Amino acid sequence: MIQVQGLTRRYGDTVAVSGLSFSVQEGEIVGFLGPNGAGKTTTMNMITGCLRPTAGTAVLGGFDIDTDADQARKMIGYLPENPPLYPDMTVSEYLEFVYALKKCTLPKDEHLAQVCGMTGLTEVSGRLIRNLSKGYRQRTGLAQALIGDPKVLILDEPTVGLDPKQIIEIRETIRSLSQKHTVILSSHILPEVQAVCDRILVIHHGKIVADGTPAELSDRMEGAEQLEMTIEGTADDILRILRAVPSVAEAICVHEDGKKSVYRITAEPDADVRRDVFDALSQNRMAILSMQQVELSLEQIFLELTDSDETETPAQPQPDAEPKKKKRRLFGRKRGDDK
Ligand SMILES: Nc1ncnc2c1ncn2[C@@H]1O[C@H](COP(=O)(O)OP(=O)(O)OP(=O)(O)O)[C@@H](O)[C@H]1O
Repeated sequence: MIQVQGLTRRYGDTVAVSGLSFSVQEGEIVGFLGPNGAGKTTTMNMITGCLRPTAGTAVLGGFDIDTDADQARKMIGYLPENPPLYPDMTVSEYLEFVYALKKCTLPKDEHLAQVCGMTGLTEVSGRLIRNLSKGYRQRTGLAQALIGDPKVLILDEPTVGLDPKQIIEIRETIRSLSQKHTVILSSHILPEVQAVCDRILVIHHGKIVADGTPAELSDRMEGAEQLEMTIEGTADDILRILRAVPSVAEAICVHEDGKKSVYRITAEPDADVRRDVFDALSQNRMAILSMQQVELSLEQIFLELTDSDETETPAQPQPDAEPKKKKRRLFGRKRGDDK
């Protein structure tokens, strides 16, 4: 349904979006996840034809947004981050206005009633937009995007500024829309895309740094097993022993408590570190009081994927720096940050 190829946008020297390529299948709900300034809005503006790319193409339902703009635009309903609402109009006046603006040919009364029903606006359709709550204004923005029954919905931060109840309601509405529409939504909130989307594109510094279902993104990290262990003994001794184990990529003390402290141990990819750690500690007569595997949450994966400190500007090796055993860094901490 959507094919994006090499999409790039520069603002002077700033590269907001850099060579983005992806496709979206019909009926998919895809989430753009990225921190503020990642390039989500710029990408959406280019896909919807509101902004011309510096390079690259976006094709919707076979129509290029640049060369077949009219046809491509008919495929799209766009909810910008700040929807263009007219506060002095009632909801139904505004929707009629958008209906006319879009030159919609669907049976008017029936179509607008259907859109109001889908977005939960029926009861407030006679109210002035200025008197609506933020949640209902957002629904009105969503309703204007739905007018004309577009195949593709592009929603920029659809839940921003809503209270928790309104967020749940809007999410449910978006999920129900996927039965008839292909949806791209942007968010900087991980649980949001997790709750709503079939697939997540993680965007950082204008590039896609990960693409997959929530489960696939978790699987990407399976090689990096983590253990949390409580071990008897002094932290300095324990850390020395742990860090000498070849299958240990990283060991830090997360909670020091006299004679027994808690350590977090990251294994080298695909290594089962448990036996090696057990052997090393027992050889040194250090008692393991507890050992459990730490499941990586998608939140941690997101932080790691978008933590560019090491990936984008690798530091020059320092002559007397401790050699790094592991490229990837979890929990945003380097060895030495803790004990
Ligand atoms: N009109 C503009 N002129 C100059 N730079 C811009 C312009 N619009 C966006 N940028 C820059 O491009 C980059 C991407 O911005 P964009 O708004 O697309 O990010 P975003 O992921 O949508 O962030 P947010 O969630 O904060 O809206 C940022 O560095 C931003 O400062």
